[in-house]
Amino acid sequence: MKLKNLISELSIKNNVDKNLLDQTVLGIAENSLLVEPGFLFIAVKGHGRDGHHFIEQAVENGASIIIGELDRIDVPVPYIQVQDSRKAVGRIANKFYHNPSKDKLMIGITGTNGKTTTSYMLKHIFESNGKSCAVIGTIQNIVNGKTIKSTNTTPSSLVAHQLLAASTDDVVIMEVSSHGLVQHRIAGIEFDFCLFTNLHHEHLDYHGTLSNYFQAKALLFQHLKPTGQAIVSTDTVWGLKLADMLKSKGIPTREVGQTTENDSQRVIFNPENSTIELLKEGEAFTVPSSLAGLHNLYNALLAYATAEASGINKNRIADSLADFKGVAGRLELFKMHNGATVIIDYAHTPDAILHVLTTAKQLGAKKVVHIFGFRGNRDISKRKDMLFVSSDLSDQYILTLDDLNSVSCADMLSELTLLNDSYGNEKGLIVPDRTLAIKLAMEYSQSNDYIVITGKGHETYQQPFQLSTPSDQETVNYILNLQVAAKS
Ligand SMILES: CC(=O)N[C@H]1[C@@H](OP(=O)(O)OP(=O)(O)OC[C@H]2O[C@@H](n3ccc(=O)[nH]c3=O)[C@H](O)[C@@H]2O)O[C@H](CO)[C@@H](O)[C@@H]1O[C@H](C)C(=O)N[C@@H](C)C(=O)N[C@H](CCC(=O)O)C(=O)O
Ligand SMILES: Nc1ncnc2c1ncn2[C@@H]1O[C@H](COP(=O)(O)OP(=O)(O)OP(=O)(O)O)[C@@H](O)[C@H]1O
Repeated sequence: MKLKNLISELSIKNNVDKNLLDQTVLGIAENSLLVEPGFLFIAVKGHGRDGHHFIEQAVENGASIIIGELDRIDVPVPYIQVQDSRKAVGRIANKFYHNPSKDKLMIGITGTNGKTTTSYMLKHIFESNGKSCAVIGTIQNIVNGKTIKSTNTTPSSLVAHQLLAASTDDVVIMEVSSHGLVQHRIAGIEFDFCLFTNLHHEHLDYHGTLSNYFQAKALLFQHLKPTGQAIVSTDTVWGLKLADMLKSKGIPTREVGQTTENDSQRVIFNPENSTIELLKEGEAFTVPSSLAGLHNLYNALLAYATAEASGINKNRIADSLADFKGVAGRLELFKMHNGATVIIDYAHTPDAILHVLTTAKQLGAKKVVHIFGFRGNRDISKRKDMLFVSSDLSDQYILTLDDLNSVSCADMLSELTLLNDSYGNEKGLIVPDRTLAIKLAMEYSQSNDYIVITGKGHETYQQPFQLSTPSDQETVNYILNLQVAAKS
């Protein structure tokens, strides 16, 4: 594609030679290692590194044009200066890949908890109703039925455009994180439906305040297509605030939740039997959810409302939700031979922990043992609240290691001890090795006990533990097998 077509929407700060505008660009890259001859390289100032430091390497790899934010650079290829390279990546990618979100049914989901679960509920509903569906999100990206590893919940705008351009799916569902929004990772992408799940204490290490975090989430709704609609779960103050904000701007907004009367529809959640009752004009309609927990009824309602707004028949949506198989690492149940149950869940916020522990009780737990830890280098201000919720709702909790990231094991162990001494209770125990914590809880379990392991969900361990199993799932399966072998 000709350079002039790629940069037509950028505000350029330096003089660009007219002859350059007709130069053909063979590809675009934001990482110098991925540059090939004839590529345009965009230097982005990152959090860890500065892409401007890699310009020379990009040129060595064949970059024929450089875009960046610096006043001047000393390289033998043309240079274009812009105000914000990250924004430029999205705009250029959108041109290069011919606005790939334009002709697809695009659904973007934001919120603290529930994005992944709601995505997979929707994927299942669409696929059960004859539509092919891509998902771009935390666990993996699925495009044209093929799985591609994902490194972020929301990929960079270049990768997002590449995935969208490759997709021949009817529907694309994207989980949109607050980091992704602030870092313009969806620049150039527009959605038919933008969904909001909820907002709770999370990521304050990055956003500073809940209010900034909310403003970041709200950015998603600037990406609606002109015919698009917002669908907002309004049972939380932040959901209500968002809906009011959107409506005041004239954005078509559908509110869903128990406290909202929308379309003169009343919603009643029944977590005891995992159903949602919709009462409209004197008629009742039941939406079943195959997943336990009040939080999953919220997710199911959002998925239901979105699928309905996209034109799928309500009975067919209900049938699809009834046979949804769930999501790896989210309320994943393992039955033990002694009648106890293990739950593996991705909860890593106080609110998510509250939901999963409450669900264990609803499922009939006689005793709840909660195993969890804290991620190194992530929001430390939520740790105290996570511990409060756990010590309040569990009969016993075991603090253990989660990903250390770059924090040392010794520092994390002192943090666990300090938190436990300050905010825990006598029901708490510290077992640093995660696999041994799980083994201990499983060995001491009795019939109808629930062992709830939170934090890692579907993910593999970052550091080695004593049992050489790579994830909570495999640790639990390994111990189950050991117990069977010991019996026979
Ligand atoms: C702090 C943060 O958000 N960092 C994200 C950010 O990285 P960055 O721009 O700071 O990149 P960098 O590594 O410093 O490099 C700067 C530039 O140099 C370039 N470079 C780098 C090396 C090289 O050899 N050559 C080169 O050109 C890079 O391509 C980049 O353009 O942009 C990258 C591309 O989009 C992200 O992959 C990266 O996510 C990191 C890995 C991360 O862990 N982010 C977390 C906090 C995050 O974003 N989480 C949310 C989910 C949150 C939730 O659970 O709700 C997510 O969406 O994943
Ligand atoms: N609607 C909800 N409200 C509160 N908690 C929820 C809700 N849905 C899921 N959870 C909890 O949050 C955890 C993560 O769920 P899910 O992966 O669906 O959310 P997410 O928004 O994609 O999370 P992340 O951004 O961390 O990937 C679940 O394991 C569960 O404990």
